Amino acid sequence: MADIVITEFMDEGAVGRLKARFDTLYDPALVDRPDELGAAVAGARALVVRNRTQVRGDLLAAATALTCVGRLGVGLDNIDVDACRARGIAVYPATGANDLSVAEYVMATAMTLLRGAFFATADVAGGAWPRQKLIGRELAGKTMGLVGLGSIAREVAWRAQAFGMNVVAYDPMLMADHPAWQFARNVSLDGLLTLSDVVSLHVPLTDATRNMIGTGQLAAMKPDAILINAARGGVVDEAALADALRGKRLGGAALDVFAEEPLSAAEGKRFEGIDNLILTPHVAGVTVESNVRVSDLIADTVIAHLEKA
Ligand SMILES: O=C(O)[C@H](O)COP(=O)(O)O
Repeated sequence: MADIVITEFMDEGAVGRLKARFDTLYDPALVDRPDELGAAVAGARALVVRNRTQVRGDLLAAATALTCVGRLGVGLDNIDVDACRARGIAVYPATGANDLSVAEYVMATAMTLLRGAFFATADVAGGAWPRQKLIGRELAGKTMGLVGLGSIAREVAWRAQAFGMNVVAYDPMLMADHPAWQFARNVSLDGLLTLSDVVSLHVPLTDATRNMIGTGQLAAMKPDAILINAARGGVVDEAALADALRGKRLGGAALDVFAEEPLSAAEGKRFEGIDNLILTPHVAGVTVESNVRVSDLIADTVIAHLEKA
């Protein structure tokens, strides 16, 4: 029986280091075989997951020897943290290791959507020359609104400033004298929605943030503003967003995360035919570089945890 079970993809170098020290089962497709997963974790002292493995209920009950969970990312909404705490199981997120990749995703989608010039490849190759149709907007002089001002949002903030943007943020969890406010002007959520040309979400999914951006909030945004969600599905009401985009009450959106993941074809239908929309499969935090950083951090942490046990 393996000491360490890894249920989703991880950098092979980091997996190799775990294998060199402990009996390790690395099966990146195990998450999709729940019956086998239950049996595999039975004797495991460490479990390593990304965001798809639900570390709760039956899985935790089956993992009777578990002492720690390594999370190859930062969101903990797929882990029953209270149940782990009650059993003395340590939960280790890869805090900070994918900040840069998410921040670059936000800047790239903000530029792409404001500029609006990058979706014409087929037309241009086909002999069309739609110059006037593709006159887009610049980041410079626009306002970036960050909902949540944690470490990822701060990486977005200084990049936005470097592009000449004004940065405002809403974060009721941060004291008014917190040093993070050097990166952004402290505003209310309503103020942020009204002021911003780009609204980017950087909050975890909790009872307080579920459907935080719905019909009313979308209506408060500028009609040509851009919404970026690389935080968690469920924070945005996807049906309301699709309606706002279709009704041209919003300038565009990038969604990397969805209430239901993977997004089913049935749920995805609501986005069909909408212009200026970028949908990606929860990859904002995953680049070649961040995968190595995240995997190394979790491998080191799990090794240290097991060696001191
Ligand atoms: O929480 C995170 O950091 C993101 O969801 C990316 O993490 P993952 O790729 O491990 O799911």
